[in-house]
Amino acid sequence: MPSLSKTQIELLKEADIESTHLSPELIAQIAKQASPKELTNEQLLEFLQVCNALYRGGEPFISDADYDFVFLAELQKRHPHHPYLETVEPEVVAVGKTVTLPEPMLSTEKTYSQSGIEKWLSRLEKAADDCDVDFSTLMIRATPKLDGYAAYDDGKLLYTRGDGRKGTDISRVFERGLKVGGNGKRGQGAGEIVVSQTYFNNHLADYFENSRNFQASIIKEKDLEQHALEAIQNHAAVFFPFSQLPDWKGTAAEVLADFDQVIEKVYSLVDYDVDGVVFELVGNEQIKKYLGATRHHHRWQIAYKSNVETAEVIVIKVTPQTSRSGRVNPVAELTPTKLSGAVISRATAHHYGMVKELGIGVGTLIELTRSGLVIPKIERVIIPKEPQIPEHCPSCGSELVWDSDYLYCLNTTKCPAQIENTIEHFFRTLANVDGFGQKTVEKLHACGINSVYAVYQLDMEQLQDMGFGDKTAQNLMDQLQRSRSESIEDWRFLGAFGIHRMGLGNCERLLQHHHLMDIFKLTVEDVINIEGFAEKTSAAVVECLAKIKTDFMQIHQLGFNLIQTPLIAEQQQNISPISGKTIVFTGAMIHGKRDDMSKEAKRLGAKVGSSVTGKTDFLVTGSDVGAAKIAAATEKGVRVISEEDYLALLGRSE
Ligand SMILES: NC(=O)c1ccc[n+]([C@@H]2O[C@H](COP(=O)([O-])OP(=O)(O)OC[C@H]3O[C@@H](n4cnc5c(N)ncnc54)[C@H](O)[C@@H]3O)[C@@H](O)[C@H]2O)c1
Ligand SMILES: [Zn+2]
Repeated sequence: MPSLSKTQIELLKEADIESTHLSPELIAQIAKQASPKELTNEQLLEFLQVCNALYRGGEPFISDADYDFVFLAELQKRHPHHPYLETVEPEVVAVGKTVTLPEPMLSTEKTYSQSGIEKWLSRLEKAADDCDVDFSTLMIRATPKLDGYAAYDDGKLLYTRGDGRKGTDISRVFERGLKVGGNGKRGQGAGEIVVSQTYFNNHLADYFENSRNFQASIIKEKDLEQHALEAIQNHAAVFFPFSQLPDWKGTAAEVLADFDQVIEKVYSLVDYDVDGVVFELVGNEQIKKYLGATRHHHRWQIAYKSNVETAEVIVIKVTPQTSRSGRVNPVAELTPTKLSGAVISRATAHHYGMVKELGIGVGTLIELTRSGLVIPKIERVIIPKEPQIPEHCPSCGSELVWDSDYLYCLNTTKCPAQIENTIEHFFRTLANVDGFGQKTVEKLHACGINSVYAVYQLDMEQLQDMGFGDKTAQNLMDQLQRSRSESIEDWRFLGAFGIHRMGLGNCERLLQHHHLMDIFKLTVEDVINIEGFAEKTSAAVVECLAKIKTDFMQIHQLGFNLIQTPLIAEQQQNISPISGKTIVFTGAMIHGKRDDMSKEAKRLGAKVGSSVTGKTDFLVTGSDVGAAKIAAATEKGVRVISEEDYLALLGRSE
């Protein structure tokens, strides 16, 4: 792997990635080893940002597979809800005016399997049911997923996707003669700047490394390269609005009936680079609105990417692993095999029922697939062998028992694996601290620490006695402190306890209906009444809440800085007085950290600015604010209020 080229270093400067702590040498080294495990969270994030900037600039430094399957996957593993995963990866910063997009341009949800599409369709079906619409009549549109440069045309300006909310005005490309694909009309919203494959191969391949490289060059401010200009004049490069794309349409049943053919057909509809198929619900605005969007994608749309790789691999052995719930999962150790950009040496089988039924053991030949951000999967067994089934828990030695397809260790209070995984899960879900990874937790447990609460009781001296170095011990103490002082959503806190059937989504849903401190009083009926909780889940939730109540209260009393989820019922009654307003905080606040106040204001629907402009509604002043600052704000017509006034406005005065 060569080190960064001169253009790549230029690109990083252009993309304003000057804050990076990674030197070009280090970047090259990380890319070469493709092993993110050693990176700190900060380095991992910076490396992703660097790769993204280079990719958007047309000079990718690592393959998409390495980006998706190695580095992004690592971030997802460490912090499943990291903001980087929940927003649109920013495009290369084009020179031009930054402008707010007429409507947010989101990325797409991605799946690499037919079953991913099936799951998406059943979510649509549920939404249709909820809206009293006959699902079988709904139409699904499939279009080629263009691998170009995303942009938005509102008829007057052309914007880059930017960070999905603010883009850059690149209308100059129309002044240079770029045409619109399809019906040729301006103002048709989102689309991509693309170039004909045939034309690229015949006329441009000698001058540009790839089409992405070429597309990025079109939007650059500097004078267009002669060949790029010709491509535009020959209408080989165009801006293609997605609404204008040739498509395939059918019902959900039709999508699934002939899935492979639909994919193949849609891929061949255009002569542009295509890296998947986008499926979307069309013709029913009510359901689309009902489904809505995350910060990252619309729920009524999904992209199917088919760069799945498969390999035939021999199983060396099947290793049992006890999870925090006591379920014992089979992990197949494999002869190391390169797949989708990474060397794979293990894969999980679904459960021991599958191991038994399919015959997975020493020497079994399996077909392995690796796709998207997901971990490698055993697709099928080609040559079965004697299955390897454990009788005792690998961690504590207790006898295992079957419950339908699963094997369980029932030694919940003493099994080291269950205890360690529970502690690890807690800190991983809080997602605001580092340091409590597997190794540390193992060591703590070996020294007698057997609960999250016990971790919080630790002091410096104990840690040092356990053999942690001064620096590590201090860091662990700091991290524990930080986990309590940094603000965190109450649903995330609840999720950290790992209640059966209570993923983060369900935790949030539950707390939208009941305050955190009230949930232990809920009956099964109360939970069933919440949309999205079926009978079985509700019963399990109530049962598990009762089980964790004592632990929960004990830990909660340590004093975490929880952000309360607003109750839907209350929200409907009173719209927040600052909703839609722009607020700037200045000076030192008495009642909380400024950062926490900003978070709260945003949650109540306000925009938080960093400096006063003509659009600011309120300047909230803490102590030590200069008179000149206040006068300047007043002059702009901004209402200047004290911290006390502000809290009173929110109805929270003391
Ligand atoms: N190699 C690298 O270093 C590197 C770095 C960063 C990102 N990447 C790649 O980029 C991906 C993320 O980029 P992304 O967020 O732009 O996602 P994406 O490009 O995979 O897909 C989302 C976009 O597809 C576009 N699109 C194209 N055809 C469409 C159609 N027919 N209908 C609707 N939308 C359509 C839209 O603009 C949408 O925003 C990563 O998963 C990775 O594969 C690679
Ligand atoms: Zn056990």
